[in-house]
Amino acid sequence: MHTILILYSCNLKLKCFELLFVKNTLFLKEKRCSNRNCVKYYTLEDIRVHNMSNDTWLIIHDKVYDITSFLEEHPGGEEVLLEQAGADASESFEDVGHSTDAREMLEQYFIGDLRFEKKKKLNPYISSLFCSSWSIWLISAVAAVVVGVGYRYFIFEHRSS
Ligand code: HEM
Repeated sequence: MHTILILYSCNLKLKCFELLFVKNTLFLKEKRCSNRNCVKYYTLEDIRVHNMSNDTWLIIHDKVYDITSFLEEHPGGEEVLLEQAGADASESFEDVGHSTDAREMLEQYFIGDLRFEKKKKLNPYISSLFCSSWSIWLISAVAAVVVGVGYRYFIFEHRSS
């Protein structure tokens, strides 16, 4: 019984850390800066509109590239690139089996990282409920009482029948 409660409490704490981690690392970031270099984050919406031959962006492995100036130089032709313009081209890029040289070329067109968006908004009440330590203990205590009473009731019923 005690073990179940500990596991339950740990699970709640993990959920809490998970929520905080996701909130702080993946979502809502505009820029990531180190040594004066800032990396911009773009949403799928931002990227989608850059789908023309005079303005071509691609996503490859969660990184965003502005390949407008590369279209005419691409050994595989510009058509294949334009088909992927404004979208995630990771799969097609890998399907071709590009060389190491091709992968290194990517760097010069890098403009930022893909910004992960919240699939649905977390209810702030629920997230604050699960993320405050006193509520974790309160929920655990109530659960312990309910399970304890239920267990005693079950044993009592079992003995009397
Ligand atoms: C900005 C991203 C890209 C770069 C820097 C790039 C670079 C290159 C390079 C350097 C080559 C010559 C072969 C090699 O070294 O691997 C090549 C070939 C090719 N690429 Fe790309 N590529 C990019 C994106 C794509 C995408 C998204 C597609 C697919 C839709 C694609 C399709 C091809 C094809 C079909 C060839 C010809 C392969 C062959 O003739 O064997 N490339 N690319």
